[in-house]
Amino acid sequence: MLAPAPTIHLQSVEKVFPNGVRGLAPLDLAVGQGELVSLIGPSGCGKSTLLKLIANLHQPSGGAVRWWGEDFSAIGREGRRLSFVFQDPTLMPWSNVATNVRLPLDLDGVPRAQAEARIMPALRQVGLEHAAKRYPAQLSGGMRMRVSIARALVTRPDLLLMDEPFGALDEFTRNRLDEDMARLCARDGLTTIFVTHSLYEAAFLSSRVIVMAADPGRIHAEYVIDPGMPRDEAFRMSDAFARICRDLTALLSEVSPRRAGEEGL
Ligand SMILES: Nc1ncnc2c1ncn2[C@@H]1O[C@H](COP(=O)(O)OP(=O)(O)OP(=O)(O)O)[C@@H](O)[C@H]1O
Repeated sequence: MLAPAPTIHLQSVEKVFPNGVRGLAPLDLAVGQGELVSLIGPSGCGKSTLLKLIANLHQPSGGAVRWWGEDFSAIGREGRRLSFVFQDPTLMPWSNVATNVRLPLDLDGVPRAQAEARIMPALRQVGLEHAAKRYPAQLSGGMRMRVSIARALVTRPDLLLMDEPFGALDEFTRNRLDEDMARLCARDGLTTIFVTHSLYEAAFLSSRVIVMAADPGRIHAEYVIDPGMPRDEAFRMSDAFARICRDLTALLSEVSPRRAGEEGL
């Protein structure tokens, strides 16, 4: 029997922008069902460009992206849904939490009763069922990000793309959200690709970390982490976590711009 196609498969994908900037050199990457893959690397190494290619928000200049072994027209079919979470939660300030979460279902033309029935389960997944009637201005930054995640989950995605979603949050809130994300992804087997500037966040969340280098953007190394490790506070304090962080620090130092000849401050 043939092995199932990876959820995402990039084959010799490169990106040259219209102004001639080479965002990504040709690279290959396959992400399998249920993986939580983080992209880390110095500023400008092409993390967001890679994520946008996977989201079909950018078109490759060369090579091909396949979603579940097919082209982008497969997206939206049963078992092939994709959701994007950005750093800015971009909530509608004039609508309450429930209406904000319902938005993608409204845009998809899901009948109102059916859509309403999916709001509370999505809010429950992010621990916000008590806040359905509140307005964005009445929420903390962490709560607004949880609403944004609930809005991504309400479509029941098969692939979640997250671009530095917790980068603007304080460390305590970020750690809590990381723990929730890890639990959610493990429980639902949700395939996730996660861009972060924090190696600690990548170490905590991921089953695989892709370390990227700049000029031009490319994959420098891949680091696999046992997905079976419980991602909780105890893991954060463990020797295993410290070792993973040390290894990732070493890999990042190999691609640090100063190593490549840049002057410090
Ligand atoms: N629309 C665009 N037009 C031209 N160049 C672009 C465009 N978008 C990105 N780039 C360039 O492509 C390269 C990769 O950018 P990208 O934003 O993907 O990097 P990044 O790793 O996500 O950076 P950061 O960590 O700072 O967010 C950079 O040199 C950037 O200046």
